[in-house]
Amino acid sequence: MKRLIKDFTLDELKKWVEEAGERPFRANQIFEWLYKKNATDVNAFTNIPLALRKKIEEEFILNSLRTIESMCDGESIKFLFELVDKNAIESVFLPYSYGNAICISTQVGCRMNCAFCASAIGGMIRNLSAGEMVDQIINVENVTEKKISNIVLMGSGEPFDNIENVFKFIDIVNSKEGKNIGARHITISTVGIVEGIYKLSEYPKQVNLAISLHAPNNQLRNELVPINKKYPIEEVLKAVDCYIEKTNRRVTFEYALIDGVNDSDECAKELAKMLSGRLVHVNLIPINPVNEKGFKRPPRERIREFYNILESSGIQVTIRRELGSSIAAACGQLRARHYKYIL
Ligand SMILES: C[S@@+](CC[C@H](N)C(=O)[O-])C[C@H]1O[C@@H](n2cnc3c(N)ncnc32)[C@H](O)[C@@H]1O
Ligand code: SF4
Repeated sequence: MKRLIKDFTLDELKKWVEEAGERPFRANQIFEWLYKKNATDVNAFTNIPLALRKKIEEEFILNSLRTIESMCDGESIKFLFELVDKNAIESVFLPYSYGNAICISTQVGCRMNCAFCASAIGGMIRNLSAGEMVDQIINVENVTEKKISNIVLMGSGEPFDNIENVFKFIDIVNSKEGKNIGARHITISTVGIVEGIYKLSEYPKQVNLAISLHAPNNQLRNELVPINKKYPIEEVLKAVDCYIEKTNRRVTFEYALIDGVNDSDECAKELAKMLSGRLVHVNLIPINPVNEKGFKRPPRERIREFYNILESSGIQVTIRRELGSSIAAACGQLRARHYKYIL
């Protein structure tokens, strides 16, 4: 069976090239075609000997994705991609003033089953490989003809449930021979898998961390984020404190505001008390309604009041710019629609 060439780090590809009877520098040339020029056809590799090109073609898949659908809301573009095994995933292209970002998926589906998330509908199908994550960047760059400078792992899936492939992906996109995207421009968003947060604290690259919190106490969080029963808030905060101590990097807490569920003054005060004194930033996300989940976005004034309570308590806080909500940007929605989980 053919393997995906983008699952190989440079060292791994050098080994393969040597086994194929060529000198290791050929791997650097191949990397240049794949990551600097975004080539998806081996015939474009004009400085590679024909025999080696033929061998690459025989052994490797050069592009693991096919665009099924893309939707643009004037700013952001959402992509639905088909994988080689016919599963589908989503990625979102987000232009910001500081550069172009991409929100990538790390799994097909997700097993965490958060109450408001479309990614969980249909359950977890499988992990994505490192190369399938890299290919989301290559394909989005090729379609938009724009360079990506920032990556958020906030599409479908839980990155720390697929941590080895995620770290390999980061190695490839961060390497100067690969996409050369700085680690500080990469953010991992997690539901709070404590072992993953500790591993990230030890990880040599300065990758950003975002925690999907969504509730200021265990009782409410157990309902919204079921994995909280395994990793309660205190354990998550302990791991976050360790990450901050080791890296001295500010951590973002994502808080999806749901009308009448977690948007009260009491919730805001409890949240402020919990996070006070920590090197954190709270990102308030007005929930993207997912039809069959039945949650609604709070009124604008409620969001503003929640924000004010946090801000006046000295917490650094922002309300997320709602890029892409009109095209179902809450990841998993387009895929769910594709499979008719949501009509
Ligand atoms: C889809 S998750 C993927 C990353 C990781 N699994 C996590 O939970 O952080 C990325 C972010 O989207 C949020 N999210 C999921 N469904 C949403 C919705 N319907 N509206 C707004 N945000 C949502 C999640 O809570 C999380 O903060
Ligand atoms: S919010 Fe994150 S962890 Fe929860 S179901 Fe969605 S993708 Fe999975």
